[in-house]
Amino acid sequence: MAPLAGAGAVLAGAAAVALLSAVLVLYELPLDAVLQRAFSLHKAHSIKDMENTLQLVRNIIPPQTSKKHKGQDGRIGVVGGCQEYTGAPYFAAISALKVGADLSHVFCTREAAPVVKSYSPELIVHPVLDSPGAVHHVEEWLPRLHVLVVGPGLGRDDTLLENVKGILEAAKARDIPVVIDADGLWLIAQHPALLQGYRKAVLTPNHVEFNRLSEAVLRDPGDGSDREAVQRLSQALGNVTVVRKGERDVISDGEQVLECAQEGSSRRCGGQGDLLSGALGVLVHWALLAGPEKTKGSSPLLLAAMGACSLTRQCSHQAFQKHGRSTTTTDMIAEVGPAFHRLFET
Ligand SMILES: NC(=O)C1=CN([C@@H]2O[C@H](COP(=O)(O)OP(=O)(O)OC[C@H]3O[C@@H](n4cnc5c(N)ncnc54)[C@H](OP(=O)(O)O)[C@@H]3O)[C@@H](O)[C@H]2O)[C@@H](O)CC1
Ligand SMILES: Nc1ncnc2c1ncn2[C@@H]1O[C@H](COP(=O)(O)OP(=O)(O)OP(=O)(O)O)[C@@H](O)[C@H]1O
Ligand SMILES: [Mg+2]
Repeated sequence: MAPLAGAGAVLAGAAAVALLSAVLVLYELPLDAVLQRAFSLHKAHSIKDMENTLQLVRNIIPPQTSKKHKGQDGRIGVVGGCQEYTGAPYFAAISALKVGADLSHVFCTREAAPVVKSYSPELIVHPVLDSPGAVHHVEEWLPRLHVLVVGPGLGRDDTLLENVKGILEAAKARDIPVVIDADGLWLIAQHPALLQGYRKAVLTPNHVEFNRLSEAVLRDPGDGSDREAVQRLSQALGNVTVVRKGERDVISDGEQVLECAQEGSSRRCGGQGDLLSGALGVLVHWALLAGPEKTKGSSPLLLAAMGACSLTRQCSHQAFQKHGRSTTTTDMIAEVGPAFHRLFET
């Protein structure tokens, strides 16, 4: 079936090109030139969009003054970390701090906690996620948190996922923004209703996670462009913001579609998505706090997403220039400060 469908697509494509060529011959235009112009126009357009959006991202960054107290620039909670995966919640939580949050909490399983703590004295670590009182414990902290990042290193244990369902319901009840990544997206693919219509949610799927979500949420994921696919998923989820990571990151709130093509690197080591989700947590808080004067009518979550994607890719680019093939996510985290300065403060 698949080869036949593939052959059909090739024939249809060839027929379309032949038809276009015939029309162009009539008007004496070379096909190559027309296609090249169409693609470079699209490229130039999206680069301009990206620059305009980055200008708005600069607007949402809170000024650093001596009048603020600890916590004002962001108290972020990361829900994730189990026996197998301790790096992912660490990467997300430390990235949030390095971007500029004041406090970063990790809610993980009992076994993961001492490991995550030992990576960094800067993180506040709660060994609660596999306990019967997990939801209650996190709920007690929610009034003191600005954003939850749910999923890095969570794993797929049923008991943990059940607890995370309760945590998500509690966050929604308090109107707390949530960034959902990794195994958090696995949970949403099983229970899309959990986030249906929650406008303070951002999903950050990679290629595989995006396909899984689309299969689960859309009866017919279709075969349109990446942009259409992301927009359709967002719409089907009730305008939840979706960030599809990849060679270019595609971002949509169901109404607008943006692309981030910031130069990154060809290094694909694990953990880069975790950096992105932690950075996004902080930027979501800042964007929602900034208000319409600063965001000039743009969706705060789209701005936050564009900021986090650009920053992650810039970190990757800078780290790769120094370390080449041996670049790891730890090297990228060391670049968060300089990359942020370069993108948003110069
Ligand atoms: N240091 C740590 O603690 C880290 C922990 N992490 C944590 O791991 C957990 C599982 O997360 P995950 O992303 O590994 O997902 P999962 O569904 O098992 O997919 C894996 C398979 O999917 C494929 N694949 C992936 N991307 C693709 C692409 N772009 N294009 C095409 N294929 C692609 C690829 O398949 P393959 O190439 O082997 O066929 C790959 O093997 C989660 O909790 C996460 O947070 C990570 O954050 C990393 C750092
Ligand atoms: N082919 C690519 N070319 C350039 N950048 C890419 C490419 N694929 C992903 N990225 C970038 O890498 C970062 C992480 O995306 P990726 O798809 O690796 O996430 P992930 O699989 O969730 O990562 P993690 O290993 O943390 O789970 C994003 O900033 C994304 O823009
Ligand atoms: Mg990931």
